[in-house]
Amino acid sequence: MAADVRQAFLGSFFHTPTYGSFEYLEDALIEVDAGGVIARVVREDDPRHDELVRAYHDSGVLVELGQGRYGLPGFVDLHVHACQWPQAGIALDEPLDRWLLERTFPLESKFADVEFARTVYGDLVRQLLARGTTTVVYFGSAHLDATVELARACVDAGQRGLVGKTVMDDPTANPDYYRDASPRKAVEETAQLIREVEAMRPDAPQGVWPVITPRFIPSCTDEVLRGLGNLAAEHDAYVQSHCNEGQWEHDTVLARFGKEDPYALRDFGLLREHSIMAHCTFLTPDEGALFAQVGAGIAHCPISNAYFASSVLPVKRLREQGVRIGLGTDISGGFSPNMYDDIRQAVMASRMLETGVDAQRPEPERGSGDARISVVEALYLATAGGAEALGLPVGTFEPGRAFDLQVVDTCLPYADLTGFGVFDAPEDRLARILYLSTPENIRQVYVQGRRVIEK
Ligand SMILES: Nc1nc2[nH]cnc2c(=O)[nH]1
Repeated sequence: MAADVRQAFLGSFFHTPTYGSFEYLEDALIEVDAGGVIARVVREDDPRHDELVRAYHDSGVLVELGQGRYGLPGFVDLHVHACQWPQAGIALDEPLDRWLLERTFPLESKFADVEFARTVYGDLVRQLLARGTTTVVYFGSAHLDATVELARACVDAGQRGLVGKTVMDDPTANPDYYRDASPRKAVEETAQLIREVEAMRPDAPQGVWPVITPRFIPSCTDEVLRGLGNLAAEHDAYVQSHCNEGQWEHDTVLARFGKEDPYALRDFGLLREHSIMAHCTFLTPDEGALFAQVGAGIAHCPISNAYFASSVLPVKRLREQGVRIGLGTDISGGFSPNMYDDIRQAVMASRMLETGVDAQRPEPERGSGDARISVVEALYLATAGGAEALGLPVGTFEPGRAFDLQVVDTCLPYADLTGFGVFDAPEDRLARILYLSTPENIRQVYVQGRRVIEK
């Protein structure tokens, strides 16, 4: 029994240490140190296993998952607009530019009220945790104070949060009632956010980070984009934005700069290692190579993309190019806070991209061919892939990674996932969890070794 182990978890675990395959750790023991980091994974066939289980049991630090329960890594959601949570599931039948102007900006402007922000953000953070999401990259509203509240909500609830104040300063593109007063003010407030969030670190063993957050090029002036790029270099900070989401954004940026979104973002210093760019469905092979070269990540938002991008991210091609990709719910361009829904949609969208969908066209001309991803690959994106994009040691049950766990109960009377034991190989159990589980099945959630949800 190692001296620095504070908890040991006994149970059966699924995770994806490499893209394309899963590992099933049956009746394994995961030792977690005082910092909430995995110290060792002891497999059932390890000669020390039984003796260690007894020792941890006798010293009162053994946590048993129980029969019919499986541990999966906590999800990493790379793209959430926290201030759009009250709008989830609403108004998805409008084009992006109208949706922003008529629906979203009026809603986001309400976060000038810090009390309202506290209420909404506290609820969202809890709801995401309860669905197994332990790390989140958040867009706040354009208000500094409300965004500080968002970071605090993550710290208080024990969620690993990466939090940005949305910057949108262009008076020709944004309404007067909801925009940054000037480029200078926007950069100053972002610098202030960096200071305030970094000051929260001692209270957040799970981690909390500021994120430099230009909304997207069409809502920002050149001056603010340059200022934010400089700030990113100065602080070596995370950056997030939307990139190449759809035809409208693509054409707008091209008309303004004579170059596509990724090159414009790069030239402003915003496309960097661990920058998280949402959507990217229009990325060409050359632009994919640029992402791989700089180490930028993509937040793949397959539900939202069905509404606003009107296109499907070619995950298979981009992964083969070496691009880091994770999943994002994109609340509220995506209606669901549940990453399982995005895992499912990522698989289905890739199949439709491969085969095409218009049966009136001749079969060979319908789809792009060779684009499908498996549900296990989608699980990788939702966990290890997001971790890779952020450069954080989370997303799998391997020594040195933070212990972020969701416990899925497959034996509930109204949410049974056992399939009557007919198809019972580990891959079948995992597939049923990925395709069929509901939030009810998730009974406990741990972040950095600390239990944050118990239902
Ligand atoms: N999906 C989505 N795309 C955007 N592009 C700029 N802002 C937004 C947003 O809030 N949601």
